[in-house]
Parts: sequence; structure tokens; C-alpha cells
Amino acid sequence: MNSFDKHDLSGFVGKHLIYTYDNGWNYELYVKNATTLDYRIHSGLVGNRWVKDQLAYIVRVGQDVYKISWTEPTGTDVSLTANLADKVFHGTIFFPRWVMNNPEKTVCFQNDHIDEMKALRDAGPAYPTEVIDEFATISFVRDCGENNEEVINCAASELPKDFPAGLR
Ligand SMILES: C=Cc1ccc(O)c(OC)c1
Repeated sequence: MNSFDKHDLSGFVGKHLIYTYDNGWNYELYVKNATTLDYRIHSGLVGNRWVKDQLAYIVRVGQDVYKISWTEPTGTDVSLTANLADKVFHGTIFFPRWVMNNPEKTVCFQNDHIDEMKALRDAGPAYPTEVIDEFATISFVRDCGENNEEVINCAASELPKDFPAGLR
């Protein structure tokens, strides 16, 4: 019945995507391998936050449609759908109340602050959760191979002014 192999993630692993949500938030994602992603936030509630080696569930739900879901040390939960054929992206983000109240506390290279993020998560308040449900338009896609540490390796504020035009 299905004309694609649900277990074949080869069309997604290694992809580097840049997309802008309809609310204006600009994000960048690198699918590092079948269970890991790196990302960088250019603008939005937590612009300039960046993260490497986030573990995630990555599944294929259509010929060119993939879904990524994870929970962060901050307690933020995320589920993303990437429709590569149509350049349509959709994100659902579940922000704990403390992130909505003090988003700046999460703006950092998270990998250097994991215990701090978990302490903030545990201090809360967690509720009421803020659900952000937004479509985005994919503006940039390239293939970077698996486990490439150079794709996301600095904060958005440290990128060249012409980014991503300078990528090749
Ligand atoms: C909260 C993290 C988060 C939220 C939305 C995204 O599109 C994303 O992409 C990597 C990450």
C-alpha cells in the first residue's frame, strides 16, 4: 500500500534547513543523524539560543515528509514536520510557563549550561504551558552529510552578515 519505506531516513539525515515561521521567527536545523539534531535560532522569543546534540525521535511519514520530536533540558517540548517536496514546515512548541516569563534565561549555547537549564526546569513554574503552533516556509536546504560539526558551530549573532549566501 505505502510506496515509501518508513524506516529509510536517508532523504532527511544530513539535511541543513533554514525556515521562517509565519509569526516571523527564523530557525535553522541540522539533522545530524537518525537520532540527533543541532539547531540555531536567529530570531523570535529565544533568538540567539543554540543547541548541539539534542536527541530526538525522527520518523518518515510520507515520501518527502519527516517528523522530529524531543524534550529539552529546559522542559520545552517540540514536534516538527518537514515536508521537503513542498517546502512546507510546521512546528508545535510547548513552552513551560517559566520560559514564557523569562525567555532570556534560555538564550545561550545550551550545551555549556545543561545543569542550569535542568534546575530552571525543575524550579518552574511549568504550567500553564504555552503552545506555539505555526507553519513555516523553508527558504534554504542543503546536504551536509552525517555528524558534521561545522554546520552549526556558533551563535546566530556570530555569523557573517551575508549568511546563508556565503555557504557553499
Ligand atoms: C524550542 C526549540 C525549537 C523550536 C522550533 C523549532 O523549529 C526548532 O527547530 C530546531 C527548535
